[in-house]
Amino acid sequence: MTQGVDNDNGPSQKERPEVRMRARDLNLWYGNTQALHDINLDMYSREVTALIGPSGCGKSTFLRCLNRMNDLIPEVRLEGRVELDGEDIYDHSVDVVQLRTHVGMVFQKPNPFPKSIYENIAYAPRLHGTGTSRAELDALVESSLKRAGLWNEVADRLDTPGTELSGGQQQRLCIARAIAVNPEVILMDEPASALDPLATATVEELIHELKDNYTIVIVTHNLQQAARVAGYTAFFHMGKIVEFSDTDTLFTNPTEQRTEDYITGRFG
Ligand SMILES: Nc1ncnc2c1ncn2[C@@H]1O[C@H](COP(=O)(O)OP(=O)(O)OP(=O)(O)O)[C@@H](O)[C@H]1O
Repeated sequence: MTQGVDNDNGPSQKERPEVRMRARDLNLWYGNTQALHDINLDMYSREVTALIGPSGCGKSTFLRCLNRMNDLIPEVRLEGRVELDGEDIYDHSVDVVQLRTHVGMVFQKPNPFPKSIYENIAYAPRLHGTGTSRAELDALVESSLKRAGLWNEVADRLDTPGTELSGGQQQRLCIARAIAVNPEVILMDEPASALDPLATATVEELIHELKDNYTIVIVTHNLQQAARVAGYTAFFHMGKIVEFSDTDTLFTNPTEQRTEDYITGRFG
């Protein structure tokens, strides 16, 4: 079940899960410096895919390609395709704001809006017209907070500022905010690295539960975390994918020497 960089073996046809997002021959430059080289990666529906690799190898750059966050960085140039359900998200007809409702993002540092817990959830659905009446919004706030495992902790204080929650609660609030617009894919850039071990465990459990309904792509420095939460793992090195396979195979029986060196702590 291992996919090297130059082939497309992947999981066998019989057990191949449904592909939700796909990168094809993706290259990216910051000015004259190439940060991604010929990236080919399938990201499966209802699975967690972890992106691992040493600092500066291009994990976050690749993650940002998946909902066009790199568009915001000057001097970025990109070649190749990124598909969501077979459609190229870089096609000129794509509405980027709309795209980001399909492909949501959770960042390393929890970044709730400086608004109430309720408004953190209700803001985007109201903006996109998916919840208009107060009753609809109330129901959406409740279901999103429940899915993010936060409802029981905040149900009686929805009017307090999101920024007054603990770090772990803030991160779950940000996950609830991402869920509220009903995305198919959730991107997570080291979502637990700013959290203490207990809050990290709660967020990891949540990721595990969310996988039943979403496609999740997570950047993590924490190899144990990748092993715990991800069904599939891609190892990046120097802007390339060295190896991609199901997580068990990648950690126990990697094909590439560089993967083995990294997971056994010989570099990175
Ligand atoms: N905004 C930017 N402008 C110019 N170069 C950038 C920018 N962001 C990242 N880079 C460069 O692109 C390369 C990949 O960086 P990236 O942040 O994607 O790596 P990473 O694997 O996520 O690293 P880390 O694990 O340290 O977060 C690095 O050489 C980095 O210096």
